[in-house]
This record gives sequence, structure tokens and C-alpha cells, in this order.
Amino acid sequence: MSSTPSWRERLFGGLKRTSDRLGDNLTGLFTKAALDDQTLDEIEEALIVSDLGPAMAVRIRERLAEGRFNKELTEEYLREIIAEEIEKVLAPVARELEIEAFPRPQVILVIGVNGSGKTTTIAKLANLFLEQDYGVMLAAGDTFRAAAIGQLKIWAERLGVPIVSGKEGGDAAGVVFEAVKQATETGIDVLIVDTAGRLQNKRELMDELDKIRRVLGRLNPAAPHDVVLVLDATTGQNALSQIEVFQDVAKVTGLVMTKLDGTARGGILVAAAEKYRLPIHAIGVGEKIEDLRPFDPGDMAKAIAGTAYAR
Ligand SMILES: Nc1nc2c(ncn2[C@@H]2O[C@H](COP(=O)(O)OP(=O)(O)OP(=O)(O)O)[C@@H](O)[C@H]2O)c(=O)[nH]1
Repeated sequence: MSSTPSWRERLFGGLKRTSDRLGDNLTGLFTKAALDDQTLDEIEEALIVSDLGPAMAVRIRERLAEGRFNKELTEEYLREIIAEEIEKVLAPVARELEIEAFPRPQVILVIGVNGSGKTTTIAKLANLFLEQDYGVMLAAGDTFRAAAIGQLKIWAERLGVPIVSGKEGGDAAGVVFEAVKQATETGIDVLIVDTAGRLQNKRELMDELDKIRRVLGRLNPAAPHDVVLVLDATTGQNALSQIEVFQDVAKVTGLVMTKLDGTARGGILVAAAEKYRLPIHAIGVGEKIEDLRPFDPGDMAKAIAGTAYAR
């Protein structure tokens, strides 16, 4: 029997720190005595400090007030209500990246700050597409750092997919132009483009992404078909401000959240879903190539809430 854990096991294992923290924040609030306003206030506060967002906290409070006021409140019941409410928020946004562009290739621009897990996510997405028998090509559009180009080349080699790259300090739009040209000529299905993640200079970043967009548009008016923002869950609330900043500089069409295994702040996925309603294509729960997948909203909700089912 293989000892490799399944995706579900990795999902629940990865999110254990998040559900444990939620449990710690709620400890002491399960009442043998009747549930009262003060306990409801404390539960609402505990949900907010667990990064689930104020709107979610209020909704759960209201459900408890309706169903359990003046009654005993058990941990199991509370976690189930939390899981149900989280699922309602995640279900409409959980959306796999589909390859449906015609003519090919589908161009996926990947944006995000340095260190968010962008390069690894590109490799993981490429792997997912390869598993579905699509022809994949990578483009090293982050020409600012030689290390970023080198890293992507290593992944391309490991995955056995072609890559188009330029020199450090070269013109990113030029790299992307060449990549689309080659991808079109060789019948590639999906071209995944890495981009620079410098947020320090918003104007420059915006200009660069605009230029990439213009160049793409010249070859294929529908490109880029997807603009995927990669967010690092360990940055907590900061991930939310990154959504705002990147929405200003580019038309973000969907999110990938990484490093959900490395943090107790996984609740931020729910806050992001509720506040921005952008599609969430996949989540990362580890450093290995298979640790990124589209997610099932019900499983994800249970993993965050830590229901008995998840444990
Ligand atoms: N634990 C964990 N680590 C991850 C995950 N995704 C990426 N990482 C790690 O995060 C680190 C940064 O990932 P990169 O892919 O290099 O990030 P990047 O955004 O391209 O960063 P730069 O190369 O600095 O631009 C690496 O050590 C990855 O292995 C994840 O889902 N879980």
C-alpha cells in the first residue's frame, strides 16, 4: 500500500493549524449554561481574530442567536455551523481553471509579490494541465531577477515542458511576444506567464503589465485569458490588501492561495472570498508539485472549521 497521503489528507493536515487556532480562540465559549449575549459577543470576536472576516462572524452569531439562544452550546454544533457558513461563501467562488480558449493557446498571466509562491504555483499548475494531457509552455516574464528566470527553467526541465526566457533586465513584453508566437506555431494548449512582482513601484508594475497586455492583444485579442493573482496565506490580512493593489494594476480574474499548510491564518481564504468574490482556482498546501489542487468547498470548509468529520 502506498504511504503517500491523499489530497484530502494533505488538505485536512495542512489546515490543522488554522482549525486548531480557531478552537483555541473559541475555548471556554461552549456553554453548559444558556447561551447569552455576552457569549455571542465573545464568539463573534473569536471568529474575527481567526481571520474569517467580520461579515462571516456576524452571520454565524445570528445563526446561533436564532437556533441556540438560551440553550446549551456544544463545540461540535458550533464547528458545524461555522463549516456550513464557510461552505456557503466558498461554493460560488471555487472554480477550476479550465482550458477552453479557441484559438489556442490559452494564455494565463500569473501575478503576485515576490515570495508569494508564484514560481512554484506556475510549476504546480503546469503539472495539473499536463495530467490532463494539455500541451504546456512557460514564459519567464519576470526579467528583473536572474534567480526567477533560473528557477522557472529548472521547473520547466523537471516537468519536461518548453520555456521561453530572456536575459536578466530584458524586455518582459518581448519574452511574452516570442512565447505566444512559439506556442501558437507549435500547437501549445496553455501558456503560463510568470511576471515581476515588484509592488514597491506600482506605476512601473502597471506599465509593465499594460505593455505585456498590449503585446499579447496584438497576437491574440482574447489574451490574456486569465490573470491569476497568487497570494501567500501566511501574510494574513496583508493578503487582502494585495488583492486591492493588484486589482488596481491589472484586471485580476482569479486567485490562487498558497502556503495554507504553513499558517494558522487560513481563515483569510474565507475573508478574501467573501469580500472580493473572485474565483479561487486552487490552493497550495505544501511544497511538492502535487500539493496544489482545485478544492471542494465542503471539504475546505470542514478543514478550516475542524469539524469532527475533518479530524
Ligand atoms: N509550505 C508551503 N510552501 C510553499 C507553498 N507554495 C510555495 N511554497 C514555498 O514558498 C517559497 C517561495 O516560493 P516561490 O515559488 O519561489 O515564490 P515566488 O513568489 O516565485 O518567489 P520569488 O521567486 O522570490 O519571486 C518556496 O520555498 C516554495 O517551496 C505551499 O503551498 N506550501
